[in-house]
Amino acid sequence: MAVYTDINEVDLKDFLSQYETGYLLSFKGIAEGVENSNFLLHTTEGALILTLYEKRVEKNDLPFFLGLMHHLSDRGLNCPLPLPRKDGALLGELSGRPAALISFLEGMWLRKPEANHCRAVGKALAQMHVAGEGFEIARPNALSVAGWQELWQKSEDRADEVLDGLRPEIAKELAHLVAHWPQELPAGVIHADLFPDNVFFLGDELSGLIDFYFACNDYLAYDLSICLNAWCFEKDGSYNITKGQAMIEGYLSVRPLSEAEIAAMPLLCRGSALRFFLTRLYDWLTTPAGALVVKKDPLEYLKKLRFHQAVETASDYGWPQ
Ligand SMILES: Nc1ncnc2c1ncn2[C@@H]1O[C@H](COP(=O)(O)OP(=O)(O)O)[C@@H](O)[C@H]1O
Ligand SMILES: N[C@@H](CCOP(=O)(O)O)C(=O)O
Repeated sequence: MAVYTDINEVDLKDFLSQYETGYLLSFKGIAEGVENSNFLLHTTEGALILTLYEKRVEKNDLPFFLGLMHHLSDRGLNCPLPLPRKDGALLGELSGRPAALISFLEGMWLRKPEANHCRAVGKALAQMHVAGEGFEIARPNALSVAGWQELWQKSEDRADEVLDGLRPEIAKELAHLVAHWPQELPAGVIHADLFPDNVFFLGDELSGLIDFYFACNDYLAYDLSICLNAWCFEKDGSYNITKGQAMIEGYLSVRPLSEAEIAAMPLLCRGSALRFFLTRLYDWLTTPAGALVVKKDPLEYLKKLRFHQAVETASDYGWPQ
């Protein structure tokens, strides 16, 4: 459960008095998510999400995230919208944290996605990339190569506590990625965390994307590599090429990829696997026992990383020949 900061009814009612939201009927912490504290509110005007921004979210980045949701929604992408306060601000403060009220998006995330869902996600990702064009604020990816090196420096001394031999293995991989990371690929606004829990479906129809709090400017193909990692592996660690093919086809139905992007895909997949391995490893080693959050297993991403190390061309992911 991700509720790092508690709220009480008195402070919440005071916070809500700054909005045109009707009266509070009930609220409860949401038992999902990793980064922020989220609450589901019921008001006389309907359901709302209250988000309190926590440790990994920089307050200076909030205008990017909140503005991006408006930009994407204005261009037809289904995503939640931050509600303005009576004074027009999108951001307030509650229990000492920056806080926003976000519109409620109908739908559920899928515990067992199939290939048709992967196709829909590929398509929605490409639609997001197209819709992101023209967004006037830029945010470099804090979790690209330099960010990985910083995270690794904070974890490497204790890495072998998680698995024997992890320290040299990851050091070698990081050095490889630093030396070979692509220098010039088509870039734009990426979601950067489009995992199954951030995509809602109503039945088999994709109803929207949530959680833009890692969004940033980076290579568009890197975002696709994140989705291949997050959606196309089975629980036993095997890559499901049918899902990969469907996701790639869905993406290509909206936005073509250049030869350079396709050739870079194995390396991009290695990078995105390492990125999630490193944040998970850091959280694994530093989250205090008893914290109200479900820690995610870094070794799941080590297995994925090892798979990508053996991949030679994008056809191994299901790329059309
Ligand atoms: N706009 C929304 N509409 C409906 N549910 C939401 C919305 N935003 C968040 N949630 C719920 O809160 C959970 C955690 O949200 P998320 O943004 O993924 O948190 P975190 O940033 O902490 O990872 C989601 O899995 C979902 O159940
Ligand atoms: N998707 C990341 C963790 C971030 O969690 P989210 O709830 O913000 O999607 C991972 O799986 O490591």
